[in-house]
Amino acid sequence: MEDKMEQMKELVNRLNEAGKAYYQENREIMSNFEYDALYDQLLELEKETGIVLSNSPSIHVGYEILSELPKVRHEKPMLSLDKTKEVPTLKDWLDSQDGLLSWKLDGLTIVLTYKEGKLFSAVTRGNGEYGEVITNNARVFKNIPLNITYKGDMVLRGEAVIKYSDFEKINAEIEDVEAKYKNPRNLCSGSVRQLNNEITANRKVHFFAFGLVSTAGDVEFHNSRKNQLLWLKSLGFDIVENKSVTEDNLEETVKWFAEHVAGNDFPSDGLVLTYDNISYGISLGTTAKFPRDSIAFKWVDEIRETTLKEIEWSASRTGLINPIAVFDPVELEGTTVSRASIHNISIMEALELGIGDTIQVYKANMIIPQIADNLTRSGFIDIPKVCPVCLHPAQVKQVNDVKALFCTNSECLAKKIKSFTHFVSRDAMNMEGLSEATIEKFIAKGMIHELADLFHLKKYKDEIVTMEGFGEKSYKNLISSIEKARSTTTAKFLYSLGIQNIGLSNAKLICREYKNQFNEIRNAEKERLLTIPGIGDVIADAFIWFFRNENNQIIIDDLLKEIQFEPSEVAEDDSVNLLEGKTFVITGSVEHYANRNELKEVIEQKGGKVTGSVTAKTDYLINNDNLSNSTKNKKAKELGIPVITEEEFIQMIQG
Ligand SMILES: NC(=O)c1ccc[n+]([C@@H]2O[C@H](COP(=O)([O-])OP(=O)(O)OC[C@H]3O[C@@H](n4cnc5c(N)ncnc54)[C@H](O)[C@@H]3O)[C@@H](O)[C@H]2O)c1
Ligand SMILES: [Zn+2]
Repeated sequence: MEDKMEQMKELVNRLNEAGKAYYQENREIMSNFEYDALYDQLLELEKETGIVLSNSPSIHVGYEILSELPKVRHEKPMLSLDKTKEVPTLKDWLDSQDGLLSWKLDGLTIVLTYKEGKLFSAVTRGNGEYGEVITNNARVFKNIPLNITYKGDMVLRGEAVIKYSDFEKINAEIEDVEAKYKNPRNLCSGSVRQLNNEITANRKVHFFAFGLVSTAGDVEFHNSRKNQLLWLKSLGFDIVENKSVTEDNLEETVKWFAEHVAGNDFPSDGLVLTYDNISYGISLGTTAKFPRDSIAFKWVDEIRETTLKEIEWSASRTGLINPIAVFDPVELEGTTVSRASIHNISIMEALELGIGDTIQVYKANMIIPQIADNLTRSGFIDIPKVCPVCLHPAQVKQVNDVKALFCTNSECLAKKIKSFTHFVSRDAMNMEGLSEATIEKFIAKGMIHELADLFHLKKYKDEIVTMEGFGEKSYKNLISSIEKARSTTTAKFLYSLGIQNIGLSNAKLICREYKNQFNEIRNAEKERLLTIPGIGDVIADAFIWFFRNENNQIIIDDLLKEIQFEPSEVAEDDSVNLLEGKTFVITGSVEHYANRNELKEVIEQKGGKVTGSVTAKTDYLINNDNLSNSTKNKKAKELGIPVITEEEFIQMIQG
């Protein structure tokens, strides 16, 4: 008995530690697979002993919430769901009732309240009693109606989720190993539970309603959950995909879902069965943790044993090199699988992997191949001493809890190709006609070494037009899109540099804080960076480190010679009266502004004055042609008034 108490205490501690990481920090310190196995062990012990420790996760929902978001108490407690993996249990549970079977979506549960036809609040489940208010974030979900035709008070529940396809793209942008998310659920939770709704907006969060909690009582649902969902749909909500079931067709309907899970772009970790009869369901009441009107069905993970053949090391743009397990092919959930990401070296070490080991593999949520366990644990993987791409030394670095491998060579080809590809991508400098393959060829032929070289590809015209897949026309298109890219915004430029964790939305936030003054941005100080929502210690340090790096400084200086920031953006910065008391005269044609008038407006917006002729009171003459012999130029020379080009003027106002 004492033994069992000790075991229970240990299990509770381990599960709570994992729950804390999972619910509070959107992190996983163990796989769901391991968590569920330990949880089942705990349930078993609780049943045997008849004792439930007061802090047992079996009687608590979620975890105590500790975030900067405001909290509110739920009108009705938000519970978890009892689970089974057995279809017969599901059938017994349904008995002769009509049921509704739907995907159990794997994201973040949200309660929405509407008042007078408008979205009034959005709150997370939290610890079931208190949730976090995330109304502003919900407003930028992809598919939530902000206004509905129903005007009474209404409360509904649903799941916020991120598609697998979006997850891949978004996670790829997050370069910091520690900040990377293992699955769409954690990414979704991290995207919704934070203070900055611009981040939420970029993370493409979708909401699917799965239950109506209350209305003003003036809508007739004929006591049916299905009717409630259809009504929500008619108001403009996307509802979770569901099917009506009875005990007769339950088994085949479960099968239908099982066959369709792989084609589902939205992550789900099972199914939910609910009684269609509303009053019957409510009459059953709840346990401390579960409502009795619904039950979750979890897939029995198909687990296969196989042999680990090798570890492949896959490099990425920031030099991070990740281990991938390659094993003898096995059939899993209907497809052949032979590779699974191990995420980082810490996980590899925890599994004590060695070549030839017998490992168990499964597909998390029936989709993502994972290693469940290593049965033989020989633990002798050589971590490469050199980068698999450039053969320069590779180095293991520890960031808090996570150990990962990095290439130390900033010239690493993989890094280079990726940094070019990123630089030219649509949200960055938007240069068309430069696929990854083309970039690789240009690098291999020595045409481009650093980013600024892209602006000098004209030099290689003869070579390029004869390259495979290129002709006169595509060459011309390429050059014209490169020329167009010379005019850009500060945020796009900052984003294009490929700094760790600086996606477009972070870049915009930083530019806003620094009023688009690139010179200030590159000399940013940590304290001020930390005042920007979404910028924490890790990001700020990486940011500052990036700009201190001498090599990066050269790259940036070279780029700044090639590009200009859009004048409109410069004009937007109305905070500083930078040109107060200064008088300008403009002559000759302008290139960066649409016309002289636009340039005049910018000067005036910044507190300066523009006059028509050069006098002793003139501070600057703006003229792109230094050798011009116009009367204005002559006069300026006579009076010793500086003649500056448009470019120099732009530099002046950009600080
Ligand atoms: N890896 C870890 O360290 C770790 C830690 C803690 C929890 N977990 C995972 O979380 C699970 C337990 O989490 P839980 O209790 O928060 O939630 P749960 O997995 O038991 O799911 C219940 C929730 O699903 C939601 N839901 C989704 N689709 C629904 C639908 N169609 N109809 C009704 N409800 C729907 C509801 O909001 C409900 O509260 C564990 O089984 C484990 O997999 C993992
Ligand atoms: Zn390398």
